[in-house]
Amino acid sequence: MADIWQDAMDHAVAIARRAGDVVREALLDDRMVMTKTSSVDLVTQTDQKVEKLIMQSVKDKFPTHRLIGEESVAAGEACDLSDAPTWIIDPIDGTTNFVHAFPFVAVSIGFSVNKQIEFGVVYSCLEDKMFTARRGKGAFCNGNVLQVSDQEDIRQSIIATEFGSSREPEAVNNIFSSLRSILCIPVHGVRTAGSAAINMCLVASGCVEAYYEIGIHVWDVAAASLIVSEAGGVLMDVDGGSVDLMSRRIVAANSRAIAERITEEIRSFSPPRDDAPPQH
Ligand SMILES: O=P([O-])([O-])O[C@@H]1[C@H](O)[C@H](O)[C@@H](O)[C@H](O)[C@H]1O
Ligand SMILES: [Mg+2]
Ligand SMILES: [Mg+2]
Repeated sequence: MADIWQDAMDHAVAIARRAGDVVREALLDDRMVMTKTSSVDLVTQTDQKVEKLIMQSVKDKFPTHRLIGEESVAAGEACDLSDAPTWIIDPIDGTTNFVHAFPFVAVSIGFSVNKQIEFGVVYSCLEDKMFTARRGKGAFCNGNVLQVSDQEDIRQSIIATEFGSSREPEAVNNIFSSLRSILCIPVHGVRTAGSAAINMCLVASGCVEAYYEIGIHVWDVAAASLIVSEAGGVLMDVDGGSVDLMSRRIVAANSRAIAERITEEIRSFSPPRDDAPPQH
């Protein structure tokens, strides 16, 4: 039977590639930096330009589909995930990397129907790696099948995480407390790529055993969550329950054993949900 979302997925791959061209060109000149929620939460005109490009192309081709985009939400749009077909877009995941030309910068496009991710596309545009997954049909990088690592011993593992965009002492203490506990299990190493989506693609590729973060948004992880699970990995909440893509908390790992071991060490907290009503 024909796949009813194949056309949409082909479009996502094509538009992610076009968006990647814009990002690569902009790296040569346009990197005027603005800030959002804090002095280290960065945005550029390229984030906004790429989001508009992707959104307009989806509206033209799939006028009934809904859209959630990082920069539209920052501009005041609602972040409601309904059962309708919905494109979940992070135009540049790794804006800080983009600003510094640190080479992990991704365009992330997830597509959800009935609140289930049907396909995910993460284009790591400076590495020219196109990560894709279709629900039930596996995960790929540039057409090659992805498979998570088979390491089940966290002491033989590399764990990825991020430091977030708050420099408030309490938030930093929480992050370092979890990081210290995990590092001292001990693990082989801890890495931060500077892009949630790329960290998760590294899990899917078998290069790191797990990634965790509190503070991510649905657009950071929607596409990559399917890439991880289709590569044989697991997703979990930081308290060990089922993952909720709106909760801003995630553990993505190669195995349940390593995901659970990480949840034992994390000092968890709950940032305001992505779908929380706006504060007045
Ligand atoms: O702002 P952005 O560059 O799209 O996305 C951010 C990056 O993925 C970063 O690595 C992660 O630590 C943040 O939580 C994300 O919000
Ligand atoms: Mg992002
Ligand atoms: Mg972004």
